[in-house]
Amino acid sequence: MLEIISGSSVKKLDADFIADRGISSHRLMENAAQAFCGWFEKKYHRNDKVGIFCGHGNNGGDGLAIGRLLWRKGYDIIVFLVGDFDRASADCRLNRELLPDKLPAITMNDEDIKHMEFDLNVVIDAVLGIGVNRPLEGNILHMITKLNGLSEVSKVAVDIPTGLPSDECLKGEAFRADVTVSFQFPKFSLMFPEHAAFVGKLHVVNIGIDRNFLSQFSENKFYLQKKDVVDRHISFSRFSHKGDFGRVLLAGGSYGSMGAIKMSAEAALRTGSGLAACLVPQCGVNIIQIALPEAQVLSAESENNLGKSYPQDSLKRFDAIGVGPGMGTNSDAVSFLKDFFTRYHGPKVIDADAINILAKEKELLNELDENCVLTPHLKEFERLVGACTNHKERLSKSMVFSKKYRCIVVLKGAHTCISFPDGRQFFNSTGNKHMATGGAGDVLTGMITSFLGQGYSVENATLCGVYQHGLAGEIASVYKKRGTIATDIVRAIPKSYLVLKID
Ligand SMILES: NC(=O)C1=CN([C@@H]2O[C@H](COP(=O)(O)OP(=O)(O)OC[C@H]3O[C@@H](n4cnc5c(N)ncnc54)[C@H](OP(=O)(O)O)[C@@H]3O)[C@@H](O)[C@H]2O)[C@@H](O)CC1
Ligand SMILES: Nc1ncnc2c1ncn2[C@@H]1O[C@H](COP(=O)(O)OP(=O)(O)O)[C@@H](O)[C@H]1O
Ligand SMILES: [K+]
Repeated sequence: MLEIISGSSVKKLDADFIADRGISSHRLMENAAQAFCGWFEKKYHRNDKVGIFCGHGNNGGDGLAIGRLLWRKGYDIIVFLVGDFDRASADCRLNRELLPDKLPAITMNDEDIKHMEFDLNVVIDAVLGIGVNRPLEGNILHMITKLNGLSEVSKVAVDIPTGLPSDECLKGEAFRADVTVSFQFPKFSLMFPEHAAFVGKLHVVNIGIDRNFLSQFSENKFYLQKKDVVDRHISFSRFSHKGDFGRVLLAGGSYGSMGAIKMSAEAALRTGSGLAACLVPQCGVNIIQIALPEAQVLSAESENNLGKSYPQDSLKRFDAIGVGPGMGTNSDAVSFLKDFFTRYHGPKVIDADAINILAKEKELLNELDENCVLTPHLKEFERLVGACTNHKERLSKSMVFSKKYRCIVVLKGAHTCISFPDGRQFFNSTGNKHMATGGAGDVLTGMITSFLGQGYSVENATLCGVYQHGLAGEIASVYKKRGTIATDIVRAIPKSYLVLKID
């Protein structure tokens, strides 16, 4: 598992790694530059005009080494020196000396920054990395503002965009990258939605610091990747029957919001549930039967919302239950949820309006336990715990919430964060902006519920569900882009199994 380590620990990590392996800090920087170039060569053509903007710290040192390596490979490179090179770090100085004489390197003073016109296709930002310790000002600020204003230029940040603190929210300006290529592990602040416009796409390259070494610096934060989920899947035998794949119930829906529960149930079936049933108010019975013939339908007695009277005894038939999508929050829905919690103690996913009800009826929080997975989006989460000033606060409150109520909290969004009661937090690496579409969350509820029903542990069901939901979203949006809708994500679930090579 890939650890996310705070910027403040990285200096010690580097020093310890160098000492432990008996390599020089220059070698580690060379590894980083080579890893960056390996990625860069796959993306950019040698005809592109590439400007590399280098500061005087080790991030600048990376930039200088990248310039040398790309130049040797035939790229059209200009290096721009931005910063106080009299105070350059040792490795930055060494890499400056190693620049070939023929590679143009221009020292940028304030006048140059104001007046120079750049004729570039690609800008590589290696001005500042994780050593930033105050908001940008002076000529670095002017340089970054100017680079941000360039249009039709591809912008790539080395390790982290200049100006972004690695563990905190940004104050002031920062480089606005189209892609950030981060070394070894993503920096914590790259996970914050406030920083989306600065980070762009995120790519992590390996610079040779092995996992075992990183784990000594563990802060219980992990970046969830394919290799972390594949082994968590249960494999079923040739003789498996539908009972082995679990029976799940999706409870919710209300007049005008029946599609939510239909999408959850369909997602559960596509994820592999042997049987999926929907518990809906009367108005939903025909809708679900027609829209999803594979699902069974149970009806509450009430017409438009789930209420107190429903086939209570049937709950025990199910291996897992997802509750909340499209459910509404009126008094009937509240009494349903109260009754549901007293009757069903098996694994469950609590989503959408079920979360909104928990936010209003705080005594229900005491019903949560280690069998519960809560899947709030940012607004639902804040309804639950109160307004937060930034994402860092949300992340810390979701950890506190998970510990206090012993449940798993899935804080949804880009880089969905999964908090476990033991203090671990996983940040998802799959998914994209095209998943920001009505119903995408209902699909996730169906997927996690399905894995719970198939007998996965609550931890594995959640990690596999979140990762694979994002993967299905990526697959669904390859050609559909902005036109992607939630049912496209459902339809992409089978293909996500192919990508994971799980049958
Ligand atoms: N394992 C890894 O991850 C590896 C990491 N590596 C690389 O090292 C990078 C970190 O390097 P780093 O520590 O030298 O910091 P970096 O950001 O280059 O410069 C800091 C300098 O800037 C200054 N300064 C600070 N704020 C400022 C401001 N607002 N405006 C102006 N100046 C400001 C500050 O000095 P000050 O002015 O405070 O005295 C300091 O001198 C990392 O991101 C990665 O790219 C790889 O090479 C190898 C493996
Ligand atoms: N920009 C994004 N990048 C990655 N995943 C996203 C992004 N936007 C939304 N998602 C995912 O899509 C889902 C949206 O869920 P939610 O907000 O509950 O939608 P709804 O309430 O319409 O069902 C979440 O799983 C979230 O992680
Ligand atoms: K940078």
